[in-house]
Amino acid sequence: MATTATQPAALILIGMAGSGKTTLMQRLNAHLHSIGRPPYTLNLDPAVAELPYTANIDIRDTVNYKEVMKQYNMGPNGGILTALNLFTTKFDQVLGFVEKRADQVSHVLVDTPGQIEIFTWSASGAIITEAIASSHPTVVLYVVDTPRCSSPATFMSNMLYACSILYKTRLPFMLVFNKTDAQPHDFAIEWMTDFEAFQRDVHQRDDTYMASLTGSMSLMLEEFYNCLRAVGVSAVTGAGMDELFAAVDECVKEYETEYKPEMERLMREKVLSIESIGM
Ligand SMILES: Nc1nc2c(ncn2[C@@H]2O[C@H](COP(=O)(O)OP(=O)(O)OP(=O)(O)O)[C@@H](O)[C@H]2O)c(=O)[nH]1
Repeated sequence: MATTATQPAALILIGMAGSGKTTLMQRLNAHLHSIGRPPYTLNLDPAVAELPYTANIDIRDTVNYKEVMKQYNMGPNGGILTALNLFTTKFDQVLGFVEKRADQVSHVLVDTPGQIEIFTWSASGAIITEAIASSHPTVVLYVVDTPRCSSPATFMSNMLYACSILYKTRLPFMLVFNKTDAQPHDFAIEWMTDFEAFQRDVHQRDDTYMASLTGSMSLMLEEFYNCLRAVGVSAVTGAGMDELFAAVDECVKEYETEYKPEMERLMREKVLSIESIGM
């Protein structure tokens, strides 16, 4: 299973609100326990009402986002972002706890806030992601609500979002089409691999400016699709878990051969430039 000699692989679950991140966390956790490879679980969503799994580290134990809202006179999104910012100041301690258990766990599973932009476009989200990726083979699992993506325009906007996260983090990345019990994800794979099939479906359903915009943007995404892994799962039934972990293993190899050498090169450059300033 996917670990380096010393460190367990970290899986960061990111996705639109309601895509099924928390349910998938529960499923991944249950699956790994069932094969005798328990993971370490982190919940970074301060606003989740109930967790269907036991988190080893839960942001809600450190900060109460409703109190933050009151104290700083903020709305819910401001409260969640500030709670995440406050938690980030202690993230070195969190990594310390993970390190202590590193030899006993197979993976580190990370659940992120429902409001996707709070994690993906905040300084805190970037700091947390980079801190994890500097010490663990790290993979982004972009969770997609498959039934809600069956219209080409919705599919396209979700893929553009995924693409922006891939290029921002540069981490090994996989699309996880969730809820395949409600709708199989074959249409999505066809749209990603057959440009003409996507164009046909765009124009069959809609012939407005939106359709031509969607069609043109799909051209841009061809390269993105080519370098991506995509799996279909159901967090509810557990279908697709073996494919998901096989893809995670591939991503871990990519981390070792591409992300890590580049990260180390950048760190060496930084050290050199600091040393040259000091001289
Ligand atoms: N049919 C089906 N429903 C699912 C599946 N996974 C999640 N759901 C449902 O989708 C809804 C949202 O699931 P959550 O796990 O709360 O999604 P989330 O992405 O964590 O939600 P936020 O934290 O609000 O962003 C719930 O009603 C789940 O029961 C699945 O595989 N199949």
